[in-house]
Amino acid sequence: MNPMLKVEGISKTYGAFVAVQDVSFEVNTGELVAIIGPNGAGKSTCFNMLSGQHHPSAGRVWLEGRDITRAKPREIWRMGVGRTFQIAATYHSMTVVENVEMALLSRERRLYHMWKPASAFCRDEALSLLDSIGMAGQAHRPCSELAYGDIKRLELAIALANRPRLLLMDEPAAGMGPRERNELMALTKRLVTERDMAVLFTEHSMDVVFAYADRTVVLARGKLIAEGTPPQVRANPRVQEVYFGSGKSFEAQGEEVLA
Ligand SMILES: Nc1ncnc2c1ncn2[C@@H]1O[C@H](COP(=O)(O)OP(=O)(O)OP(=O)(O)O)[C@@H](O)[C@H]1O
Repeated sequence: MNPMLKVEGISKTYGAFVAVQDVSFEVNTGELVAIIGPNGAGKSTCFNMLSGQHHPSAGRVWLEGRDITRAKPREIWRMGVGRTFQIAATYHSMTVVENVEMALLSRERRLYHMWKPASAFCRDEALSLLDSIGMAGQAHRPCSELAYGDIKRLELAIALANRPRLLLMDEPAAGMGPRERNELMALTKRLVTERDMAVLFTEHSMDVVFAYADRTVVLARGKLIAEGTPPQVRANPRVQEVYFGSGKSFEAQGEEVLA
């Protein structure tokens, strides 16, 4: 069976500068995989190559056996790759349920290439999606009133509306307190199993990585230097060197920070 995502020797050069060099890894259905590395390691550049914002200078990217290396962002989205960003993008003047309805409509247009009458059609599904992330009780509140953790949960629901096979999450826990980020990551882990999908996320918080990632890919200066379960990666001398070399702590417990 094909892996959900297969990254095969991708590189990205900007002029003479090599931002990512010959990186290969795979992500399988049901997995939550973290990409970590110090600042400038190439995490965002990798993400941008997976979602079509940038094309690799070399190498290939496969989604369930289909070559998406040169596909445009919208084509990749249509094929089932969703993405959430560090800065949540919701419509503040609309209610929670209306935000999800917008996302569902966008998916319907993708499927049927035609306009379908809006709200009534999507409301039930929107409410059911909100229920699955524990936000049904807030459905009719304007987004402007939500706490930050709830906005991030809503953003997850919006990304799920397209029924992604693979969800790319850019520092999902950034800016959150310990309780909120644990809730968000536990929810994400549950959704990966329930919806038979996969998540690839970048993260600076080692607490989050150790608690929730099934596997971790470590980049440093554009190269993949280690891959494995969080304990394997943590014990890896090259990883230790990169983090201690940067003068940052590398602790499994307490208030972390890797880069
Ligand atoms: N468009 C660009 N042109 C030139 N250099 C770039 C461009 N985009 C990224 N880079 C360089 O590529 C390297 C990798 O950057 P990238 O943003 O992928 O790292 P990162 O691991 O995501 O870092 P951070 O944790 O700080 O977000 C950096 O040295 C960056 O300056």
